[in-house]
Amino acid sequence: MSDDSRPSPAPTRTAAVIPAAGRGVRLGPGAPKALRTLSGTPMLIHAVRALAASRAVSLVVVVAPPDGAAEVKSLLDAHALPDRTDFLVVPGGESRQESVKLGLDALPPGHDIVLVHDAARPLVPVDTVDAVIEAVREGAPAVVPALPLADTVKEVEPAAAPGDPEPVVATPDRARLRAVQTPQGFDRATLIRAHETVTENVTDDASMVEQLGLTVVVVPGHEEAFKVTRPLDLVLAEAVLARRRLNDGF
Ligand SMILES: Nc1ccn([C@@H]2O[C@H](COP(=O)(O)OP(=O)(O)OP(=O)(O)O)[C@@H](O)[C@H]2O)c(=O)n1
Ligand SMILES: C[C@](O)(CO)[C@H](O)COP(=O)(O)O
Repeated sequence: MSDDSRPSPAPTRTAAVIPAAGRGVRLGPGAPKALRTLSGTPMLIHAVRALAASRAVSLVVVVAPPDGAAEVKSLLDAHALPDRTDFLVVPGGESRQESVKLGLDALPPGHDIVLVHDAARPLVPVDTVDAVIEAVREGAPAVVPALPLADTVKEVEPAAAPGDPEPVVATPDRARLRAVQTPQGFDRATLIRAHETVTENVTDDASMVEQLGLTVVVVPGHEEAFKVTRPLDLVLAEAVLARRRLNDGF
């Protein structure tokens, strides 16, 4: 059989799960974090657009605040989003991990690659999204974008009571440390197995895959993929959007 007569492999289809069900306690009082606005547009819509900007992403599953699924559906309907992308909204859970699991449970068959992306990282550039997808396509079961650290990090003995001093235990070699972002990308079956297997609460999905004994691959992250966590992050996000408007000439 000549090469030309071989059936071409089925194209890999990518879905994104966007956990957006957090309250945003560290941001202070107000609406759930994902529904707060940046330059007049809800943070969640920025995040959805950032993922849907990748031509590889054909489905986005938004995990809404538990009592906010109807509001999130209305927001998606009210904002311009690419026609090539399908959208689903499901209510989230008590923890990020539970919310991601609820998003995974809602995924229809037919998507071999799954991205998990925080709504709280609304400004991730599409090149970062595509780099994660590409690394999964090349065979990595799990991929995380990450950056080197700007600060020296100390390991401490946590204070026994509030206000107690925290003695330093160690200074890890910074050259071996990375600050991990999202979207994190996975072979779908691996991510589902990780969520079925790991029961302890963890802060990212890749660490669940590490617990399966599989290798997680790092690709370069991006400064603009920072997480909006505290009030000053809102100032930075507005500044990034203003710079983009300037660069786009409007
Ligand atoms: N029960 C939860 C908690 C968090 N998240 C989502 O997980 C992402 C990362 O979480 P984080 O930034 O910690 O958000 P919050 O939990 O909202 O923040 P905080 O801890 O300050 O309350 C966010 O997009 C958030 O909406 C979620 O879907 N479900
Ligand atoms: C997934 C994550 O954004 C990677 O940096 C991070 O772990 C989320 O942590 P948080 O405690 O929910 O902010």
